[in-house]
Amino acid sequence: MTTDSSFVVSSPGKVIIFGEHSAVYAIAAAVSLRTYLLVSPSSDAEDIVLEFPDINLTHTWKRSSLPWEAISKFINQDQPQTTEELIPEVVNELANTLSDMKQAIHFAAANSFLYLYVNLLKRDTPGMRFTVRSTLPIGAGLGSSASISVCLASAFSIVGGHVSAATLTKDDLSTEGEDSEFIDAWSFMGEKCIHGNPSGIDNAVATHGGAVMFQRTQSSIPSIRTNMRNFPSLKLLLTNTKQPRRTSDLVGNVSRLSTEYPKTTESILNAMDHLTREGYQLMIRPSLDEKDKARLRELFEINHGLLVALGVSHPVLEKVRILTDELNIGKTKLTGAGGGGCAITLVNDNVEESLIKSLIEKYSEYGFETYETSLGGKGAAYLALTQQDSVEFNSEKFLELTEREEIENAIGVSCKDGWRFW
Ligand SMILES: Nc1ncnc2c1ncn2[C@@H]1O[C@H](COP(=O)(O)OP(=O)(O)OP(=O)(O)O)[C@@H](O)[C@H]1O
Ligand SMILES: C[C@@](O)(CCO)CC(=O)[O-]
Ligand SMILES: [Mg+2]
Repeated sequence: MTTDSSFVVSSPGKVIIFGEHSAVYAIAAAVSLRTYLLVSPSSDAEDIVLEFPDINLTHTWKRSSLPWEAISKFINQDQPQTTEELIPEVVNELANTLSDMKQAIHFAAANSFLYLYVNLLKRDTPGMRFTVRSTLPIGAGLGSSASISVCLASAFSIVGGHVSAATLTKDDLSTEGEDSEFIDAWSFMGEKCIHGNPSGIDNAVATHGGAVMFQRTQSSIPSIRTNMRNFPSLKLLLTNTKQPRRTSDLVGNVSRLSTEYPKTTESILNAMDHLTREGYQLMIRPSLDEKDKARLRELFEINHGLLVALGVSHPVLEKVRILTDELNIGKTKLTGAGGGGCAITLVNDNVEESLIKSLIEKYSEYGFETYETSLGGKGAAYLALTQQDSVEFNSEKFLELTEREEIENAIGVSCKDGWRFW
């Protein structure tokens, strides 16, 4: 890959259906909201330019200012190897170049960027411009951190020559080859930079797309992913409370509970594993009748209750749950790490559209937003830009787009031909 050509990579967010914070099992599906990363030449080949307007962060590093010498003995630049934990020496060296990132969300994103950059690219790689736009809400439970990590890992892997540009069309079934495993593994390292101790489910879905039953194993053994090809088409309402929170804080709090009340916390996590497996057994049926859906709704209710017990709900999430209960619209659980962000409601059969409309009106009184999204779509994707495309679609134009529709119409995976998948 030459560094004077431009390209875009993209990856979806996810919704966890069952088992967030789980010790072992969780089920998640890709959503149609996605992150897009445009890689274009930098005006000065010395400059590595990061543009993350979703979090108001722009930064330029001189290539020579990165601590290549100091980290060289800790990493293998010819054949990058992921590690169980982030390499502390590399993290420490990079922290020096991040000292002007005062906000935690800036530090997390830039740290993930640099950690992947120095592992996957070399000192002599000409500087480029990396411009990210997401149609996902950031820090709201829909896997924005994994989605950006997959974009960065796949872009750096292409430029570094570690993977080939994707070739599958949207109608091909994914082959889940070495390249997508490489991207998945490195995006997991990016997730670790953003939230410490991730399970890997978010980056797995953001890389491979579709829907999975995910089984976390002991850290040295790879997790087990079971694709759910017949993922049922469920009527789900996705509501963003807009209450900000950080996954790292919530995950940290659950691990504190595990230390302070080991048996109690373990029992809650075990219960969550059992219910996730019960949900899985229901969801893999060839078709779901009303009774099955009623059971899934009950499992939503139990799952949310267990998450409340783990201390990861929030009064605004309870408001969403209470409103859907009061109007008898369906059963609601938080999704993602909780503490704010999004909730999903599994809607009862035969609910009148007018009732849903009145719920959404009520939501807007509280400042909540609902999303329309389909589940189980494609994972990581690649779009080569021709010379002509690059003139029509450069980073300035990318940065000017404001609404989700504008981004999707200009570049969207489901709107523009030419996208390829791994
Ligand atoms: N488009 C983006 N641009 C820049 N940084 C981003 C972007 N998307 C995610 N991030 C980084 O990821 C962080 C949010 O990750 P976090 O794990 O807290 O939430 P989430 O991934 O949206 O939700 P969840 O982990 O519960 O699914 C942001 O603070 C930022 O550091
Ligand atoms: C809270 C959590 O279960 C999901 C965050 O989307 C953490 C993880 O599995 O990485
Ligand atoms: Mg996250």
